[in-house]
Amino acid sequence: MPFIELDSLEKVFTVRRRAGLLRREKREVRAVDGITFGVERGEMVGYIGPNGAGKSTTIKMLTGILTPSGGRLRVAGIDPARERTRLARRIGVVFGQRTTLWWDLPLRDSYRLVHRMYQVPDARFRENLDRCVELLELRDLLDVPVRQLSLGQRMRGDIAAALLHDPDVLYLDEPTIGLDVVSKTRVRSFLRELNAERGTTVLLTTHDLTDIEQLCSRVMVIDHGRLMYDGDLTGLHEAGDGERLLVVDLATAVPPIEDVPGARFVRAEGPRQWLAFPATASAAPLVSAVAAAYPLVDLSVREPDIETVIAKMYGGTREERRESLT
Ligand SMILES: Nc1ncnc2c1ncn2[C@@H]1O[C@H](COP(=O)(O)OP(=O)(O)OP(=O)(O)O)[C@@H](O)[C@H]1O
Repeated sequence: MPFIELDSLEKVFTVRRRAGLLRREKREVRAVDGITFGVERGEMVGYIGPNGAGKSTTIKMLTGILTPSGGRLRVAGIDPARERTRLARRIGVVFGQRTTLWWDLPLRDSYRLVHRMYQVPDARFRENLDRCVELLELRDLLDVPVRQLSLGQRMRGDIAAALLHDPDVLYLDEPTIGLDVVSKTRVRSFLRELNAERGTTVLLTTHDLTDIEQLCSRVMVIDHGRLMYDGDLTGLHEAGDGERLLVVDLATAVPPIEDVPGARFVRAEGPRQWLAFPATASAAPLVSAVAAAYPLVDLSVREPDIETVIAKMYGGTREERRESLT
């Protein structure tokens, strides 16, 4: 049996809205509309989709915060809505937009509270804390009140707090949102290590395809509360027929680079040029070809955004698709 198991899971919200001066009408929003999947222990899975697709609602049901309207759900053999407290010992949750830390307390005190709340054995707690402090580089931050931390520092602090009780499953909701490149890299490499060493099962929602590329061998796409894709990132790019961008910085401005096979010139701004290439292809041959013929100083590869990939996958823009569905 999979470690996380959803079978025809549904969540319907009833919303009231004004329909004229005095009249209000009820409307049903099917936020999660019959989702079925299983996640094995130790998998790292991306759970992506456009705004309002139903990702947060799914995560809230997985944590027991929301009760499903239909279908079946088990996490580590536990029914989340029925045994929320028992489940809490098995899971860790990080919401990128919101902190679970105590705003006015130094990180160290927040961690002490987690220690007591979850009754983690002392030796285990110290070991986990030391490890998080080292890998997430928190040593100099432990005595700083949370409200004084930068977003990236706070996020690292939040991730540590979610892991001090040794959860088997970690839900991450936009863990790299708003972080700079250095903080993103630090958070990603920590998650990779956590998964490799502890076998922690990770379910990650994100708008950043690079998170998925670097962390997840499997990605699920949800839209309008339904599962639209379940597979690897390459397959997603194939289905979306997407392109990635190679951004090259040259020593001087040169005419548009149009002679590199497999690349399409997009635009230039002084010594910087943007070249598009199929998302399923490797960037390495392009980089070598550019470096051989041009004075290459620096480069980066940009993933298409998730909205674009999904829109291409099902044809038309999101608005067009929405219209065709309603
Ligand atoms: N408490 C609620 N009451 C009514 N409708 C809700 C509630 N929570 C979510 N919804 C609706 O359910 C749908 C799915 O919302 P959800 O927050 O799960 O999407 P999401 O994929 O997490 O989006 P985002 O990327 O914007 O966070 C949306 O149409 C939203 O307006």
